[in-house]
Amino acid sequence: METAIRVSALSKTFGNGRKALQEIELEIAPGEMVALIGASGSGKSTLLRHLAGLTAGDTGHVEVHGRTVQLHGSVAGDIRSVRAGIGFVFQQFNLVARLPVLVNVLAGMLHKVPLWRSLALVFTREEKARGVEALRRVGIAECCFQRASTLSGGQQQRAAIARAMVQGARVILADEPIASLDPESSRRVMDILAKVNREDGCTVVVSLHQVNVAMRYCARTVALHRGRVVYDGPSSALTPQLLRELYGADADEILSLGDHIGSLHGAHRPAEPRPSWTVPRPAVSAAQPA
Ligand SMILES: Nc1ncnc2c1ncn2[C@@H]1O[C@H](COP(=O)(O)OP(=O)(O)OP(=O)(O)O)[C@@H](O)[C@H]1O
Repeated sequence: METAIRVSALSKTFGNGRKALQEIELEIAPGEMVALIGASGSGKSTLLRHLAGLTAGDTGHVEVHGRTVQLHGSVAGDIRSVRAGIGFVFQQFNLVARLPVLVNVLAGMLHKVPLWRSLALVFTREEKARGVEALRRVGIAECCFQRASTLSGGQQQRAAIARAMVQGARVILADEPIASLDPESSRRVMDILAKVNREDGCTVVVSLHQVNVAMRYCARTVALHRGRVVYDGPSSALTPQLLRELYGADADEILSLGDHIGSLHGAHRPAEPRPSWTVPRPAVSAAQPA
């Protein structure tokens, strides 16, 4: 089976002895939209950084669309070219504040333009038109000449998604993209991620604190607890009772933000799942030692 993302035996212990990832096994099919949930410190950001090859694990193998991102603790030598197919939307906004929004978006195609043009940030008319079109799709075309620093938090996240679009990313990794946003901005950002997934067939992995957002937007959820996958299956099966079984007292953190965007009207309903899993699989007991 073709996979967009394949992870096997990935573990990471930081210098302070913290086991951030423990024996992660994961397969994500092209076109899936997968939520990564877990309490603070469960390893969501660390896993996403390993998927992009921004951090090397101690052991294990990560592949994106058949290309090695990292193997046995070493990031691939051609990681820049592998990363060209991966869009990353960070929790902390990652635009160059002093540059116009359009230039930030066009930065997504720097890997495709000649060096002199990338250094001088010179883009052709056609490239600029693609950037404006991407901004139109995320609903902020009118902001294209504004400095990125003047955008609201939600608009900055939308610009980051537009950048991934012009990059031609086949996989988008979004690390808590709605963590700092109000409910309305959160809904917009999640709607846009769902749209890119649905219309462009882009595989999306989005880490979230709120289980209700995962259930609303993602057919599949992978739940982490203390660096381990404790659940990988349909989001619809994540009842409060199951979450309490998986997380114990930590379940409150995931459930407490219950209605962050869930009550808003018009939110996208997830598309029919194209799962690379077959049955709900609570992976291991949440009672594993950290
Ligand atoms: N560079 C680092 N050095 C040492 N420990 C780290 C480092 N990065 C992460 N950790 C630890 O690894 C664990 C997982 O952190 P991570 O940021 O991945 O969790 P998270 O689920 O994304 O949390 P949050 O929801 O708060 O962002 C935490 O215990 C964290 O303190």
